[in-house]
Amino acid sequence: MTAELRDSSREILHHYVILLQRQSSGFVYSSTHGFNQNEVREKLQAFTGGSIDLLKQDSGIAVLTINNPSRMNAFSGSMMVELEERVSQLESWTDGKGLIVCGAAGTFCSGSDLNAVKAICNPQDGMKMCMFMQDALTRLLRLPLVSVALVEGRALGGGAELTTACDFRLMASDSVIQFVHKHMGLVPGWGGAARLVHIVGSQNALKLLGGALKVDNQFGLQIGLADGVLEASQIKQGAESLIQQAENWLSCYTKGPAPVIHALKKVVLSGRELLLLDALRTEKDVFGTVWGGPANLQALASKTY
Ligand SMILES: CCCC(=O)SCCNC(=O)CCNC(=O)[C@H](O)C(C)(C)COP(=O)(O)OP(=O)(O)OC[C@H]1O[C@@H](n2cnc3c(N)ncnc32)[C@H](O)[C@@H]1OP(=O)(O)O
Repeated sequence: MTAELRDSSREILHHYVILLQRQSSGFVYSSTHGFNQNEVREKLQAFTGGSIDLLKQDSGIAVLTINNPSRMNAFSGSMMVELEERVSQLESWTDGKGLIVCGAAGTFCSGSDLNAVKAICNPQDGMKMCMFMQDALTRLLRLPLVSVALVEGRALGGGAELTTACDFRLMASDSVIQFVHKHMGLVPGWGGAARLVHIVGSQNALKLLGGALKVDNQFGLQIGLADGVLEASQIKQGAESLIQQAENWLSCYTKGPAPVIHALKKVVLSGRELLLLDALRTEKDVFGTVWGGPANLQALASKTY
C-alpha cells in the first residue's frame, strides 16, 4: 500500500469513527453533512442577549430556564449556544433523573429572535442554525432523564418546537402552544415537525402546522400534545409554585435509583428511534445492565413469598 493510500484510508476510518461517536452520543449532523459545529457556534455567538439557566437540584430534578423576558424568551444566537452547553452538562449528570424546561417571567418562549433571524436570513446560514438546533434538541430529548416542558403563557414557533423535545408537556390554564411557522413563511426547522408527528400523529400534525392552530390546554389534552394541566387556582400562588407542581407531577416517574431510570429512558428511546430488531437487541443489552444490579437485588431481598 502506498503512503498516500494509507493516509486516505486512515482519514476515512477517522471520519467513520467520528460519525459513530456522534451517532452514539446523539449528534444528528457531522462534517460529512457540511456541518462544522464550532464555526456555527462562533457565528451564533454574535447575536447576544438572554441566557439559558440550569439549576441541578439534590432531588435529581433539574430546572432549565429560557431566560430573555424582554423578548418573550425568544432565542438569541448566544442562547442557542448556551442551550447546547447545558445539554452537554446534563448528559454527564450521573445522579440526574428528571428535567423541567420552562420560561422566565410567566411565558415559555417565542421562538427564534426575529432580529437574529433577519440578520441570517440567507439559506446557508439558516441551514447551519437549523442543524445546530436540531442537534441540540435531539440530544435534549435523548437525555437519560425524564423531561417535561412546563408551558406557561405562549410557546410560539421554535418555542413550540422546543416543547416537543421533552418527553412530556404540562400546560398552565392560560397557555397556548402554536406552530406559527406558516405565518412566517416557514416550516419547523428545529426537528419540531418530525417529533410532532410522533406525538400527535400525522393528521393532527398537519392540522396544527397547516392551520397554525392555537392549542390551549383542553385541545392539547384532546390530541395528546399536553400530558397534564396545571390549575388556575394553584397558579395564582406564583411561578415557584408552578415549578413545584411540575416537580410533583414528575416525581411519579423519577422515583427510584438513577441507573434504573436511565435504563428505562434508553429502552423507550430505542423503541421509538430504531428498527424493531435493533430496538430488541438494545433492550437486551440494557436489561443486562440492570438484571442482578443493586436495585434489582434490593427489590428481591425485600419481597417475601
Ligand atoms: C425555526 C424557528 C422559527 C421561529 O421561531 S420564527 C419566530 C416565531 N415567533 C414569532 O413569530 C413570535 C413573534 N412575536 C409575537 O408574535 C408577539 O411578540 C408575542 C410573542 C405574541 C407577544 O405579543 P405581546 O404580548 O403583544 O408583546 P409584544 O409583541 O409587545 O412583545 C414584547 C416584546 O418582545 C419582543 N419579541 C417577542 N417575540 C420576539 C421574537 N421572537 N424575537 C424578537 N423579539 C420578540 C417584541 O418585539 C417586544 O419588544 P419591544 O417591547 O417592542 O422592544
